[in-house]
Amino acid sequence: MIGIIGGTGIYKTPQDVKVEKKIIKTPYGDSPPISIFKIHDKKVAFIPRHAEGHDYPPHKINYRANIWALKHLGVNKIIATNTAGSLHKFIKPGTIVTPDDFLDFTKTRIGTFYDKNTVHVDVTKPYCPKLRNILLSSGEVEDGGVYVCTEGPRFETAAEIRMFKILGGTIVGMTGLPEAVLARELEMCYASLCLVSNYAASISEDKLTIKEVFNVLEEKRPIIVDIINRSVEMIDESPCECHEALKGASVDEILKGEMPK
Ligand SMILES: CSC[C@H]1O[C@H](OP(=O)(O)O)[C@H](O)[C@@H]1O
Ligand code: HPA
Repeated sequence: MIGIIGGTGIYKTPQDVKVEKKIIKTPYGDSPPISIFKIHDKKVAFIPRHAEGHDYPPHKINYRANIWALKHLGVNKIIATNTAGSLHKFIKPGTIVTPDDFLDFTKTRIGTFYDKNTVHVDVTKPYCPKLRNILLSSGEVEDGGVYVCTEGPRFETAAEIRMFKILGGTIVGMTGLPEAVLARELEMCYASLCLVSNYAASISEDKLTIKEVFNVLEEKRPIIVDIINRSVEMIDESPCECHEALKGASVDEILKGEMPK
């Protein structure tokens, strides 16, 4: 099954499909309602990360429940949508990017499923290269970039943006982490379709408002939906390195010969 995590402005399933809604009980609390439907004869599970009314701010999203629920439903490949601010004048609002790396500046979020055993997953390439290639094949998506994740919910200061640029950041958002890492910890492919919705603080000459984010999203939604639709058509069930992410990651594997539960 294919998972889609909808970010800002991507709250609803296509109108012409039959949808079954499920709430999954997880060890981290109930998941939000997940819509399950079929397109291109493939089963898709859709969660709007902030819920339909954008009720959950970035620091209150139950990332573990969302990812665990998708895994429980049989999802093995996830396309996530994000909006983000651009750290560079040459990356204009309206650009769609699939990042290939991240810098994690979140502070209060639980970033792992493994509290009872010690598991260190490899995230040298945190976003699935195969899934990224599928997104790129649309011809509408820029290849690569470093997604900086802040805690939010406030936007960034000018000094923070200067620092992120020095560190090699490309775009900045508040929701990409720990989502990407949790997917890797449950051996699912994960790639992000990031819409640049604004210039980041101080790169923009104006005060940042969420109105501009929603305006750009509104304008680009049809393209984003089309890229997702075409990508779902292309995704196959072939195995991927992401599906073996726990091999060589667990201390128990070395000491007791056990894979993580
Ligand atoms: C509404 S602007 C800030 C908001 O947008 C981004 O969310 P998402 O990645 O889910 O589109 C950002 O991370 C903030 O949560
Ligand atoms: O400029 C931004 N900063 C952080 N998160 C964001 N999400 C959209 N734009 C931004």
